[in-house]
Amino acid sequence: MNNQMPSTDDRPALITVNDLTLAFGPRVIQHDVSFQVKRGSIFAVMGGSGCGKSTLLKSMIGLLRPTGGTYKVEKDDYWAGDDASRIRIGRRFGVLFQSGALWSSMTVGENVALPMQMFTKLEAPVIRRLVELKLGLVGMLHAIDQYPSELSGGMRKRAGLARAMSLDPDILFFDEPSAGLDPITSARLDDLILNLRDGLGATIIIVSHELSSLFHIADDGIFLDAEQKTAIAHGSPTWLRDHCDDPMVHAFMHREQLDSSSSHGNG
Ligand SMILES: Nc1ncnc2c1ncn2[C@@H]1O[C@H](COP(=O)(O)OP(=O)(O)OP(=O)(O)O)[C@@H](O)[C@H]1O
Repeated sequence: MNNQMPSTDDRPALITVNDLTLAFGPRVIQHDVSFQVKRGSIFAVMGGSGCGKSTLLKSMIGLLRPTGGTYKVEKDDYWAGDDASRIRIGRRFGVLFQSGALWSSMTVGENVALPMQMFTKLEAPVIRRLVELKLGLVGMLHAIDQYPSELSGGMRKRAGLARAMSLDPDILFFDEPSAGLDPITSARLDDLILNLRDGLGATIIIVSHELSSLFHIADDGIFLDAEQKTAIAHGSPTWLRDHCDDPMVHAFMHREQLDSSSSHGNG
């Protein structure tokens, strides 16, 4: 079966996941999941609802210990080390949760400054300058003194992105970044994500249901299946759409075309 995109990139992997098994108590969500993420790429975690995409992301940012397998960032085995080594590796991570997850009692600027105040010894004026830079990067400098409640959903996401980048991470994790956004705002967020890859050389792991966005931005990816509880295909979203002949993957990746053609038919 054709379910693995041929590799054209022989650089060493930045992230290597081998035979990872994820479970909540006795309930296995995914088992024996293996994949590699190349430096400077956008890697999509795909699959139907409830298959375990967010669970995989959780284990990659340190919130859920796998019950088997290994997860390496370069040569560092993330779960084999102690808390101190996980904190050290985790300093390379930036995470954007669905809601943006900003502190509501702090302004946008204070939200972005917080990780720098907690984890660096930088002086206040330097932090202020860095906050301005991060907010400038996501087009949110004008909102530096606003509170999250005063922002639109898209602005909140961008502010969350600036905060995720507060400590200059080289690996970014995005869980459903475009959930709840209108198509235009969502397309702008896609451009911003591409800028992070191309301008800053960031490596990005993204969970998303938005196929049009994934086709546009992702270089590689993995397709998790809820029934078989493992990865059933590897490749970029466009490759999976155009070449993968697994019926489950095929149906999923062509969903959008089916949806739009049936709505045209009805309308
Ligand atoms: N804390 C938890 N305790 C027990 N089961 C959980 C927990 N979190 C998630 N699950 C279960 O794990 C499975 C995978 O959930 P997960 O949120 O990872 O799926 P997903 O692919 O991200 O889904 P969606 O696309 O709908 O967001 C689900 O069956 C869910 O009910």
